[in-house]
Amino acid sequence: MALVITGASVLGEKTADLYVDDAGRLVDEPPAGAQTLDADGLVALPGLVDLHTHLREPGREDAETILTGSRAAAIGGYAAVLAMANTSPVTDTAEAALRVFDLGREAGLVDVQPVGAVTKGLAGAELAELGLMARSRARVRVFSDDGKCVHDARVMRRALEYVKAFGGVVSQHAQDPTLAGPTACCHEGEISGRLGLPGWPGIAEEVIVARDVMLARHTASRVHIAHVSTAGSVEMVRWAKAQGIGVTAEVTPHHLLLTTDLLEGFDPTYKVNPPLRPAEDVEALRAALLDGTIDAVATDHAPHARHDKEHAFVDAAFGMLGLETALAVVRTAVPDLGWADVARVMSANPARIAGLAGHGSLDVGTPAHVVLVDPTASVTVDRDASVSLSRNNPWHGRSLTSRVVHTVYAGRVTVRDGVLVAP
Ligand SMILES: NC(=O)N[C@@H](CC(=O)O)C(=O)O
Ligand SMILES: [Zn+2]
Ligand SMILES: [Zn+2]
Repeated sequence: MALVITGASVLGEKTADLYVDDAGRLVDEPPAGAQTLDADGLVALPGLVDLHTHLREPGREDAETILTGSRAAAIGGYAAVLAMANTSPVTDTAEAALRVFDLGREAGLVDVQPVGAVTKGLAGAELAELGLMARSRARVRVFSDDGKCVHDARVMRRALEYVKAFGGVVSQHAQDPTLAGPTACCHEGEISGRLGLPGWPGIAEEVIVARDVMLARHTASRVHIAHVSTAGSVEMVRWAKAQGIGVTAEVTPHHLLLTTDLLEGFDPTYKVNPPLRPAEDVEALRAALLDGTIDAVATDHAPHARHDKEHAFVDAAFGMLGLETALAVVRTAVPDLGWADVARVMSANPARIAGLAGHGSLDVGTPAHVVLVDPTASVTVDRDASVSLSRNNPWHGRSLTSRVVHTVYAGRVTVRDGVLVAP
């Protein structure tokens, strides 16, 4: 059904109606027999693209499924999500990638683009079927062992060489396991010392970022740094970009707003990988997002069942929800980021990094993926209002600026007035 979106300010600038034809594409003439979507006073942005989502299917459907995660994405204003490979079984074959891709199609709320594992079983030793995943119908372009670091430099080098053949990219979870081992559970510093929690120092991230930008230079390939969390990593990425090295980086909403002192209460909701850092790091991440050193905001939406999260801090699972709140958190954390910049870091850049065609712009002729945002709303987050299956929501009770009102995916309204339209 054709659609006219009326009255929105496009990228926060001039007000214009947006026209969508029967085929779900943006067109420049009002289509006949169109439905109307009232967007008076709202800001229109291209549908958001998340480079880093954990959907937990297959294997942990008690925490999230491709359908429930797609719902959370639509509510958050997303039109595409990249589904991380650390499922059970791992997405390390073309067959596994196709299963995720097809379940995403069935859910029909966002494009679910599988991320392929770099190594078989995320074990860090043998490369997975990168080429077969890339050439499959799922067209995998992003490869990651996320949750684990590709620690072996030789394996990382080979992966970077391999993905060049099809314009792929390796997304690295930068955590040197010899500097931040399996028990490391919060930022190493004054607070971890006082609370007696094993620390995860910033240097464990920075040495991998430094190594990998050099490997990207050596191989003339592309590396993407997942969830950058320290000022030192930012410095390294800035330097590498100035050298013309093929590096891109993402930051999560939570690393833009939350700091390590939240751990004083030992609440495992705030346990995440990489850990929440001190205010100086948060400041550096905001500045890097504003100046373009950091290319993208990615949620690292990491749903966990209660029985995995509700433990003593050291034993609880790492990760927090993010899809439904990402845009509002970014607006709240970095109010200087204009709407065109939000579109760049949450849609255009992630689409480009992931090689996702048809996403990232509001150009005529592209599929109509549009999010309509109330720029002035102030919303108090209620974790029980979430459509995710999990409740590990670090924003519960917080007030955030701006609200996703409607989401349009391929010309179809998936969220209207903040409420999911079936399925
Ligand atoms: N971010 C997290 O704390 N957890 C992620 C893994 C990851 O992104 O490293 C997860 O899969 O739960
Ligand atoms: Zn990770
Ligand atoms: Zn992750």
